[in-house]
Amino acid sequence: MNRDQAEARGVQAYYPKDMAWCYGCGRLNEAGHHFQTNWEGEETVTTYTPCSEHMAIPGFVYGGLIASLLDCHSTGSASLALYRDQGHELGSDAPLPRCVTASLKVDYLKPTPLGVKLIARGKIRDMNNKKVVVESELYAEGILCARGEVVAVSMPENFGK
Ligand SMILES: CCCCCCCCCCCCCC(=O)SCCNC(=O)CCNC(=O)[C@H](O)C(C)(C)COP(=O)(O)OP(=O)(O)OC[C@H]1O[C@@H](n2cnc3c(N)ncnc32)[C@H](O)[C@@H]1OP(=O)(O)O
Repeated sequence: MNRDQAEARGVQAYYPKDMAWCYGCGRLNEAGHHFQTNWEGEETVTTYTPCSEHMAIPGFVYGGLIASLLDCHSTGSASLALYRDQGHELGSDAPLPRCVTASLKVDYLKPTPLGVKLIARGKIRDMNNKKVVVESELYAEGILCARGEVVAVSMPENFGK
């Protein structure tokens, strides 16, 4: 895959197979959302168009779906940020940093309409070599509907043990 293809596909296309099963962003999880996150300048962006089954109230998106989008958008953003900090961009051979969610906070500012493209835009607020704080805004038709703050942490070698 070349650099242009990498930019079209997002960081999740590069997660190794054993890390590609996340319900939100794992490309190998057939039932999942397949979120894809990439740089747009100094911001990170993930887009997704919810369908009718992602409903909370007729016409509006379920908050849990919004939280999922901001969650995977943020862990993907953290991986991209650590990778760039190490001097790499998608398309290079160096292994990607693996990040999991330590903390996820969402503020729901306005009802989010169903059936339109949602755009999550993230900024890296704080970072060291094993922790990244990502602040994001979620827009629908140009309206700011939610804000998220995620602390993403490098996945420990002994994760889950
Ligand atoms: C190759 C690429 C592939 C990547 C794929 C990845 C998976 C893909 C799937 C996508 C996944 C999608 C997403 C998912 O669904 S990920 C699934 C949901 N998340 C989890 O299951 C994580 C469970 N938790 C843990 O394993 C541990 O608690 C972790 C690893 C998170 C931290 O463990 P530990 O506590 O031992 O870490 P540390 O002591 O070294 O601290 C490090 C830094 O972190 C700061 N801190 C810690 N906790 C919190 C907190 N709650 N709030 C704020 N900050 C916190 C801490 O102060 C320190 O900061 P600093 O002192 O450095 O400033």
